[in-house]
Amino acid sequence: MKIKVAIAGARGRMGTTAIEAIEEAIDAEVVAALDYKYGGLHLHNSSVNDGKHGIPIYTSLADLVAEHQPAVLLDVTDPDAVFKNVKEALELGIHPVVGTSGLTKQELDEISMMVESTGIGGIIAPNFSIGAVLMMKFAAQAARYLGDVEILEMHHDRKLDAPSGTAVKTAEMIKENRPPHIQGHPEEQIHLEGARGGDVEGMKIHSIRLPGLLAHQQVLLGGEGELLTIRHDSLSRKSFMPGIMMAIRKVVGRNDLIYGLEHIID
Ligand SMILES: NC(=O)C1=CN([C@@H]2O[C@H](COP(=O)(O)OP(=O)(O)OC[C@H]3O[C@@H](n4cnc5c(N)ncnc54)[C@H](OP(=O)(O)O)[C@@H]3O)[C@@H](O)[C@H]2O)C=CC1
Ligand SMILES: O=C(O)C1=N[C@H](C(=O)O)C[C@H](O)C1
Repeated sequence: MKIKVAIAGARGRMGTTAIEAIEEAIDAEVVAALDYKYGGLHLHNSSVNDGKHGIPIYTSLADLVAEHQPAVLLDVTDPDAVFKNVKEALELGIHPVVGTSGLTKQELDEISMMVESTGIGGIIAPNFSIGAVLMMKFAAQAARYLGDVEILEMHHDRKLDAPSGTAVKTAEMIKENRPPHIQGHPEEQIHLEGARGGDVEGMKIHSIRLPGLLAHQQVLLGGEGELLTIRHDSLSRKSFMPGIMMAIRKVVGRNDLIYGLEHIID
């Protein structure tokens, strides 16, 4: 039996690529799209039609679930939409797989509590690319030895949130391996607001947004007389698809919350 997947954000860049990847898989299928508009219409080749071609669109997850019984809701929407979708999915007994970035710490905590109380497992992956997950793991490992770190994340200029979910997760992983401390000159003077980027326990995060970029990150780790740079580039949204398929396949057997693909990579 194929795993039935509903997608929120199906009209978007990630949603479009994910539909192709899921439809190519022999063990999964897209049964419906959750949207905030176009209810009752259909989505085919990333355009909406009223002729019943493609995937049916729903504006209510309860109605979608009643008609199609998906096992998984893949959310690739935006920071304002994701939390409500995940909460509703858990209430309805659907496993959420979340790629959307921008969830706050408080929202993550609430989702974690809901997973515990419902026993419906979920996966939140700040980055689905295997290479990006390795970059984060290697950076966290290296920070044990080179504890002064700056993260430079670079994305396309259609991205809504900053810093990226990947940069936030990288900083969280690095935090586990180094004590908080001031970096740079202790009497540093900032003459232009934001010049030193965001601060996580002394670690700096810098966000670049430009047309021409897709998703890239460099972690720079400095030591006396040396610099280690760990860099990852996603050059196509296809880079996220193996991770999405892995999450869809693994989430159906889980009753806990996984935050980060590094916990399920074999
Ligand atoms: N974890 C990972 O590996 C990756 C995560 N991402 C994240 O995925 C998210 C989507 O990225 P991307 O595809 O580039 O963005 P897009 O803007 O291309 O797609 C988002 C889509 O979601 C739609 N949408 C907004 N609100 C809702 C809602 N309430 N219900 C259903 N659909 C909604 C938008 O509609 P409309 O156009 O009408 O606003 C849009 O079509 C971002 O948060 C991004 O950071 C991206 C790449 C990889
Ligand atoms: O918006 C994007 O494109 C991406 N968002 C995710 C993030 O915020 O880290 C993952 C990847 O970097 C692409």
